[in-house]
Amino acid sequence: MLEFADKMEILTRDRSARSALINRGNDFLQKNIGQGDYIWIEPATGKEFDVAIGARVISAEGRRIQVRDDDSQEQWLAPERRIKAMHASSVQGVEDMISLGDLHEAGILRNLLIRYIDNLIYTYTGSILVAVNPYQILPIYTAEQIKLYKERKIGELPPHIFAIGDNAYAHMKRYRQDQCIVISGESGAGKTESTKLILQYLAAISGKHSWIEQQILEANPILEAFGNAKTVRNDNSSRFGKYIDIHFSGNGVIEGAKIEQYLLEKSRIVSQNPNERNYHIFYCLLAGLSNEEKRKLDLGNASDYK
Ligand SMILES: Nc1ncnc2c1ncn2[C@@H]1O[C@H](COP(=O)(O)OP(=O)(O)OP(=O)(O)O)[C@@H](O)[C@H]1O
Repeated sequence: MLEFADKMEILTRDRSARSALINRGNDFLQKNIGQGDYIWIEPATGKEFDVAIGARVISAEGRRIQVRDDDSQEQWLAPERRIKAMHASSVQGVEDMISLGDLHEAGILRNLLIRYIDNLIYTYTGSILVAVNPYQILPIYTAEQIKLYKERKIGELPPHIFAIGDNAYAHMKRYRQDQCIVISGESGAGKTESTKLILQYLAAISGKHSWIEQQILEANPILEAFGNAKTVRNDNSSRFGKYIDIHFSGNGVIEGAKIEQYLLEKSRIVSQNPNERNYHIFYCLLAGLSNEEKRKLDLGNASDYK
């Protein structure tokens, strides 16, 4: 019945007919819903960024339904409140969101949320990895994990950043073609950490170990000292774009790397927004100089500066 109403919703151009169909679907669902069922509650207001929220039915008496929603709020739903049945795949969550039955924004957000609650921060959408910042050290980046993901296809094991690194490495070796991993997200999302994890993975699996891999990894703290700063969104925010080129020999051993930087936020050197800081290097400098050296350079303590 509901499925039928959903399809008709797409087919019909007549607004009143469409609304009547949706109401009939809503009535049907309200009458047939039972305790323990999962539903979507459509937003009450039509604001731009509102999305449906998932909820579990606690009790249902006729058209009166009591639910606990994904924000742990308990409420009785007004009979006119729009609800939809939740697809079984959205109830437990899936590792690859391509297989979600409810493939809409609310479905994607709920899937990420219920996995995140279980500390499962990685989820696929096909060959794309979605990472949710855990803001805690999870025991998922050990040497054992690196070994586990080596030479395994995407989807064989739970979603992981190492699987993305391995996939690129395997494709490069098999097809002898350059590979590119694009890491994007808002400030504080975890791009820098993800980049470091991929570098760490590639350094570990690319065979013979030499000082080059170590050098690539150790270049990061220096780059971050000069190009990262504390912002209100991230204590270690990269204030420049980075393109890292890693060069491999014919048999897949790391031979070198080139790091290009773009658009450093130079204005930060002379002015910072409230509760933000200058580049880390200035504080490192002050911490490292002796009192005598600071006096000669007419410098004070870190706390004297913004
Ligand atoms: N996988 C992770 N495990 C643990 N902590 C993480 C992880 N990813 C990110 N973090 C935490 O979140 C903080 C911010 O992440 P990161 O600096 O990588 O964000 P970003 O997307 O590069 O931000 P910006 O665009 O501001 O540079 C890190 O300093 C770290 O504390």
